[in-house]
Amino acid sequence: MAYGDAQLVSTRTFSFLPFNKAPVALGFRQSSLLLVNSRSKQTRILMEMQGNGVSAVKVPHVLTVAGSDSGAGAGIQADLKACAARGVYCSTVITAVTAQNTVGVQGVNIVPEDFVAEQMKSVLSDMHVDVVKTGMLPSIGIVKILHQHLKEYPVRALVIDPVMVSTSGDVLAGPSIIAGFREELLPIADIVTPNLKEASALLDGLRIKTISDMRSAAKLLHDMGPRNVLVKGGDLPDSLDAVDIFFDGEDMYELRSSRIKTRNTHGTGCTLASCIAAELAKGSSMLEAVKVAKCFVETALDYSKDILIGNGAQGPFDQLMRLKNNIYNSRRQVRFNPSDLFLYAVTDSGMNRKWGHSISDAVKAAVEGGATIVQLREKDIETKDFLEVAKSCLQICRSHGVPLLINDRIDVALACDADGVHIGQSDMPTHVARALLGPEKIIGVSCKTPDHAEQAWIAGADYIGCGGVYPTNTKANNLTIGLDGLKTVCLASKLPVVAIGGINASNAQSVMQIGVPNLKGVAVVSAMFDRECVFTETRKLHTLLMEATQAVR
Ligand SMILES: Cc1ncc(COP(=O)(O)OP(=O)(O)O)c(N)n1
Ligand SMILES: Cc1nc(C(=O)O)sc1CCOP(=O)(O)O
Ligand SMILES: [Mg+2]
Repeated sequence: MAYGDAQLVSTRTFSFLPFNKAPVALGFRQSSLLLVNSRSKQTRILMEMQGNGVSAVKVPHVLTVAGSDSGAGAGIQADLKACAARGVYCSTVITAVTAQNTVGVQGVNIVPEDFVAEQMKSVLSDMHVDVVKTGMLPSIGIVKILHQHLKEYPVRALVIDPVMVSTSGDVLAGPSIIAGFREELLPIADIVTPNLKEASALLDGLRIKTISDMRSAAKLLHDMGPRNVLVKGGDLPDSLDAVDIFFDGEDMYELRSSRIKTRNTHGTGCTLASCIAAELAKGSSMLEAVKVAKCFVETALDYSKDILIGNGAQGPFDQLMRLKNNIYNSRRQVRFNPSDLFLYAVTDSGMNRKWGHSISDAVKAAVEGGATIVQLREKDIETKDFLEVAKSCLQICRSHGVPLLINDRIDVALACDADGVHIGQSDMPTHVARALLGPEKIIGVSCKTPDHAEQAWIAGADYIGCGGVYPTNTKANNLTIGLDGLKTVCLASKLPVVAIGGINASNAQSVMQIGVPNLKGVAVVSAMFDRECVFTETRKLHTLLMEATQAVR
């Protein structure tokens, strides 16, 4: 049953059940019924809305009870970002405010216990929380307050990240907290996610140095009451992979992901636990939630491996996976400029192979020779390789202020944050591409008739490519429309036009001289890339086009 379905909401209350047996286990393990305990008011509101024909959408909700990290790499800030990235609402109870950066923790200010209690009551008495996730719990008093509130307001799952020491080695919760974890929280937890140091601290200093030690630790921790245990092996010496041990009381799983080489690992523990909580809130099983969370952290670390924030040893990473593409500090195409169509380079991997050019070297030569826009038209490349090539070409193009478009592959354009796409009549429909890419990306559409041009304009294209002006060997079975066909389409088009097909140094000037104002340039493949020196050929074409346009003026 889906979470968005308000009919799932039940008015049953479970407050009469002993806490450690009740809705946490029932709701999460045996039933997908949404438990609202004493908050029947919210249920009534949902039902009233439905009765009035208004659809009420229940949003998966995680409450994080943790400390604030001023550097925003870990703590509450990491939890908020992780939940946002996983599409889950996240409310917050702040237990401590830390002055913290990539160097370490400079100060900790613990929030008074009664005010922690007030925050908890505010959230839990009003909102339907699916999962509570804990991070920094700086005092035994706060642990007790949490326990009391969970008794009063049961939730479907409790995720305990037993934060004790920061990544920089600073103590965030004293040894007295260990008793709190053992006595109050582990017995009611659905999962506890210690790293090696935390597992060792919870187990009276047990030595954990190998995967076999991690397995033993997982069993011993399970004996303390949590339904599931995830011992994280990120700090395991001599391990090529990041190996975690997951134990559900019956089966033991060795979960592996590749170890990403990066300084930006601050906040991985908080993010992992929040992501587990978010997946549980959406209705996943525990093992599924753990696997998704592990994969999410690995991907986010990979995206963030080169970002530079702060001067300390351990930087934050990017849960929203946006910084890697340099979208904040690169000069990017804000709106399409038709004059960019002037000399349009379209790549062809066969030609680059023939001349021993890598795609990115060929693109660099074209851009340095004067190409004003580049389209990667790679028909015989694996998707994974296409993405890598696109990323490196994007860097080259961005550094020259030249837009980079991707031929046919909307997914690749989105994945590398290219400036746009070029699509044909049998590719993704233009209006769908526009919906997927949003208003700012450039969309070019191949058109051979006035009707195509009209449709492209209606569907939200930015320019049209019109051809084949001359016969071409580059595209099989391509219809040649000639200069007359080009002129007819240009006159009908409300969009700027770039001509394509068989255009080279000997005919480029004739194309530009047909005398229609919305013909903005020529697109070439072989005349640029089926040549030994891409730079020289591009420069030659650029000079010819400049001459032709000056002559027209
Ligand atoms: C600028 C430009 N114009 C036309 C095309 C051809 O696109 P399409 O018809 O989709 O054919 P393929 O290039 O995908 O084979 C183009 N790529 N660029
Ligand atoms: C990719 C493409 N599209 C065309 C169209 O008519 O839409 S012609 C073409 C190939 C253009 O290659 P060259 O510059 O080597 O002739
Ligand atoms: Mg196409």
